[in-house]
Amino acid sequence: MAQRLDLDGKPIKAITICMIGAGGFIGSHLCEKILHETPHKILALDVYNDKIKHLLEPDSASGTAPFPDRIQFHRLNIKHDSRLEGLIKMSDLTINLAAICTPADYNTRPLDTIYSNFIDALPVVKYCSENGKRLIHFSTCEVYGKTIGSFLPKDSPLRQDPSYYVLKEDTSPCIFGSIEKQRWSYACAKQLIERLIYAEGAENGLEFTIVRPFNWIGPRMDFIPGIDGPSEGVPRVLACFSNALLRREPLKLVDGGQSQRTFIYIKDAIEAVLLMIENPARANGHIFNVGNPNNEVTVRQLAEMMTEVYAKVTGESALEKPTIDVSSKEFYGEGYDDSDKRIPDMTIINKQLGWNPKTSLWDLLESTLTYQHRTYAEAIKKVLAKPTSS
Ligand SMILES: NC(=O)c1ccc[n+]([C@@H]2O[C@H](COP(=O)([O-])OP(=O)(O)OC[C@H]3O[C@@H](n4cnc5c(N)ncnc54)[C@H](O)[C@@H]3O)[C@@H](O)[C@H]2O)c1
Ligand SMILES: O=c1ccn([C@@H]2O[C@H](COP(=O)(O)OP(=O)(O)O[C@H]3OC[C@](O)(CO)[C@H]3O)[C@@H](O)[C@H]2O)c(=O)[nH]1
Repeated sequence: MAQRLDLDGKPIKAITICMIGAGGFIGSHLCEKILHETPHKILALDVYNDKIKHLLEPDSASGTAPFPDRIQFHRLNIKHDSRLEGLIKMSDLTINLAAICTPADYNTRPLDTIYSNFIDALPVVKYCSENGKRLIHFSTCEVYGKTIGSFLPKDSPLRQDPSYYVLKEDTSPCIFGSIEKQRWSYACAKQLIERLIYAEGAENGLEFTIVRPFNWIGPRMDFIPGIDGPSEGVPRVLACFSNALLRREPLKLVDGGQSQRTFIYIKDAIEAVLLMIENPARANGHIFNVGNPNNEVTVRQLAEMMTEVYAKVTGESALEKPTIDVSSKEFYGEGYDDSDKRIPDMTIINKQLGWNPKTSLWDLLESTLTYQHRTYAEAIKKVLAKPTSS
């Protein structure tokens, strides 16, 4: 492999990375990227490893594991495992991805959500700080909550002014709903761990980077209920809509599908994370939005686009009634609330790392839905063909 240079032209040394939550959606893509394009080693920690099995196990043709000396999987739960500190000590950098991060859990399992996103992350921060190890911590765009603009009258012209809705790391406030809106349990826990990490940096010199992902989507995200996840489970919107398309059921639009999101292709976002890993002098001490401001849609528009793309990649006709409206209470239960709009400001990441997203929403949906169809269509057909017990 040719010598890799950082953004300042200096050679990049091979490091060992302790990746917590490596078996999840983002972790699996980050492991692939690091193993294929860098010399770094990974200590991959997670409770599950299904999404990274292809990187760990011998392939049938050669009989050897693809990266035998570069990735080591440790099946552990960071809530209660004494191996955690030792693994952090063995590494140059820790990346913490572990979290409960599906909105259906925030208001229905608020305690688990708060413990997972705050309490369980505490020892990771402490071990990094005490042992002088660098930390890249995954937070969320949800720490911004609602936009200032959402509190303006519906017909106010100020709603069109970007200063009322574009989300900036160093100036936008974090606006959550009341305590009984338990949706915000996740955002609030993420905000507090960000503040703790920031304080460890300020008071104890912890070298940290905080990542705020803005709806990263792509292959291997979440699960398809009843196929590789619980039948009653509610994943994030990409998997909910994919599941409906695969089953030829209408896509459910929560509260009219009026909320807006910007979606970014996972492969674009992973490029940004690799730049953070390999450019510590430019990334340390920063909080980075990572999103694609050009890919904004309402959830209704997302449903329409996914329906169109799915018909194109499968050759199947679209349903006559492709969407149905459901109330958030019916879909998520009591205590749900929503972010109205999420457009990331890209000034800081652009200045520090020179990074920009590339892939349009149409293109990313085309490759992702091709993957979903190839991976799940047969399994769904079998499930649907089984007679249901009455
Ligand atoms: N995907 C996104 O768009 C997005 C957006 C905002 C924030 N994030 C943040 O990025 C991180 C990763 O998200 P993701 O989409 O890959 O989610 P994911 O659920 O696919 O991955 C999280 C992984 O962490 C593991 N994990 C959870 N608790 C653990 C524990 N106690 N011990 C060991 N492993 C544990 C899970 O098994 C899972 O494999 C999360 O912190 C999430 O809050 C993601
Ligand atoms: O079947 C469905 C599912 C969802 N919706 C609506 O879509 C919007 C987006 O929902 P989702 O992708 O599940 O999650 P959020 O964007 O609200 O939150 C995530 O953002 C980042 C992260 O931190 C981690 O991924 C997480 O909290 C939303 O408006 C749903 O109501 C739908 O209409 N139909």
